[in-house]
Amino acid sequence: MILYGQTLINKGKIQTMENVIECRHLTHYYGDRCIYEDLNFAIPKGRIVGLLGKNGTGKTTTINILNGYLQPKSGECRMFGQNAGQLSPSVKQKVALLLEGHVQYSFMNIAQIEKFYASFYPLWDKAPFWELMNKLKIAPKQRISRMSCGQRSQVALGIILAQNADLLILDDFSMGLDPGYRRLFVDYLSEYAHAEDKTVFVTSHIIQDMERLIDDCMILDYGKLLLQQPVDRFLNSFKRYQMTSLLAPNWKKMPVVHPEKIRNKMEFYSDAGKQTIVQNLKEQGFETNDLQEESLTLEEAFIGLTGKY
Ligand SMILES: Nc1ncnc2c1ncn2[C@@H]1O[C@H](COP(=O)(O)OP(=O)(O)OP(=O)(O)O)[C@@H](O)[C@H]1O
Repeated sequence: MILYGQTLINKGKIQTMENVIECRHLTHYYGDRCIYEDLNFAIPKGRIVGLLGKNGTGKTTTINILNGYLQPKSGECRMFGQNAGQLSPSVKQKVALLLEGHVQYSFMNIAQIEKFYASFYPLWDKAPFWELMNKLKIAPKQRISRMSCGQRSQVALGIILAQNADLLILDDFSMGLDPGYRRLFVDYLSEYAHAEDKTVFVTSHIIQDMERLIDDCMILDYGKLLLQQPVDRFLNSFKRYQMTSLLAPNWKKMPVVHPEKIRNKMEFYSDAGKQTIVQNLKEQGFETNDLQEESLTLEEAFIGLTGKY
């Protein structure tokens, strides 16, 4: 089910994609504990890609490997064609990183922090920072140390955008933000990234935000990557099925996941299509005329694919 982002059909035209990130045969262990083995994925230029996974599946680990903070046990990660652990200063400038982000130097106010960070980034563009800050309705002279947790996160996101990097890596960007600001930021980031041809690699457990923001989803399970696909393709094929006839086929012979009896119904998930499922049941000697197919939100599809617990 994994799809590498080499080609994309956009308004009828096939585009060849240039990959900003490429990870091949990535394997990581902490001590003798395997986090994943042989992970392969690519992030094409100009796409907003969301990494989804339950707690502890290795999302932050992957981001730490990409940023050279962690050395994988084996395999290779390349960013802009260079080994992630040994990026040249010119490639480092192309990457903006938010790590469970809060702003340091919280004794400064917003205006001071903007000037301070500007001095480190040659491509600094203060416009997105101030556009976001103006929505906060906080005086430019207010100290960061006197802001709430969510307000500090907003400042951190403004600093990330102002770096004007080609690749933005945002680990858990929704930290402490209220629903209104999350919506504002998601819409702003989506608009900004597509207009400026930025590539975004993002994690968050708030999948409603991800559904609104991302073009492609990567779903990480314990030990392996389950899929990488455009979200619309995933949601067009991966469906929930229910039937009131409590049939007991050999589920292992069927292209379904997580079959479960819920009260007087059978429920399962599949990307095979209704006809194929009916055919599969028939081949096992079961007829059903009450099979219902249901379209899913990204959150429902994520839970359907990875299981509830
Ligand atoms: N430095 C470390 N040493 C040992 N184990 C670690 C270390 N860092 C993370 N782990 C373990 O590796 C696993 C993956 O952690 P990681 O932080 O990458 O997960 P995650 O997918 O980002 O989780 P979450 O969604 O909860 O933030 C977890 O079980 C965690 O306990």
